[in-house]
Amino acid sequence: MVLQRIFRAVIMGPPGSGKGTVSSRITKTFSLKHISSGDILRANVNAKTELGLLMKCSIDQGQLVPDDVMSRLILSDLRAMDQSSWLLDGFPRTASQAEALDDNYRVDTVINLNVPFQTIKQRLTSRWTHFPSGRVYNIEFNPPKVAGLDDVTGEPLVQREDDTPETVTQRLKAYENQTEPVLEYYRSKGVLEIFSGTETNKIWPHVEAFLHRKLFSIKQKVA
Ligand SMILES: Nc1nc2c(ncn2[C@@H]2O[C@H](COP(=O)(O)OP(=O)(O)O)[C@@H](O)[C@H]2O)c(=O)[nH]1
Ligand SMILES: Nc1ncnc2c1ncn2[C@@H]1O[C@H](COP(=O)(O)OP(=O)(O)O)[C@@H](O)[C@H]1O
Repeated sequence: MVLQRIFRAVIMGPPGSGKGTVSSRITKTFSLKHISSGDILRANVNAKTELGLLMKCSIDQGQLVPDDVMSRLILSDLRAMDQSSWLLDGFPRTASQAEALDDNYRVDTVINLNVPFQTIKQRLTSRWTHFPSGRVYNIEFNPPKVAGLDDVTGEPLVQREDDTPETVTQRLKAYENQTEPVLEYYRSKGVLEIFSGTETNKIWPHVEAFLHRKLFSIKQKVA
């Protein structure tokens, strides 16, 4: 679907709730740019940039990186795409980040994937990632065509160092303490849409239908 005006969305949910998987379906169906805070951080860690080296320890321990670092990083990327519609994945993750975003952009909608923690723990230990693109696979759910290789580039897949059971527990704690309050922030602004379930394939049709309705109503208002 081609958009008539700039549309800005955020996708939220605990680690492993399917944000990356749903985001790639959204960007395939709608013309939105996908910005993933985790992919940006991992690219910095891999390239051993100063920022990457400083942040690696927090990421490996399942802790959030400092708000000011994260907000500056994402806002500077967003500034470079002022004329584009976008989908933010993994940011904001704290109330302070949500306020920093709000000071600069009006968010049209926030999609929250509400998936039980028990479901997530099993998924993350079998997640395989293609780092350069952020594409994710899962041994049971969406295995690559050739084991261990990315479908598009044929490059090797790796397991994230923070997808160990101990670090996943830490990340879920950080989510409960720091990110859940952001949902309330967006609920009070009237932009929060919650999608609950345990399977992405069942959640996705609802997200897709919601976005079609939302974008149609925006188009009507513009016309
Ligand atoms: N078993 C199963 N795995 C899924 C499902 N949806 C996504 N996954 C996998 O779960 C892992 C986490 O999904 P991802 O999109 O990376 O979640 P994110 O951390 O919220 O971005 C990945 O390995 C996905 O391939 C699902 O419905 N069932
Ligand atoms: N907005 C953010 N604020 C602080 N830290 C972040 C943010 N986004 C990502 N990170 C860091 O990167 C790690 C991986 O994030 P991400 O790839 O979004 O994974 P997931 O959603 O699976 O937890 C987080 O555990 C955290 O250390």
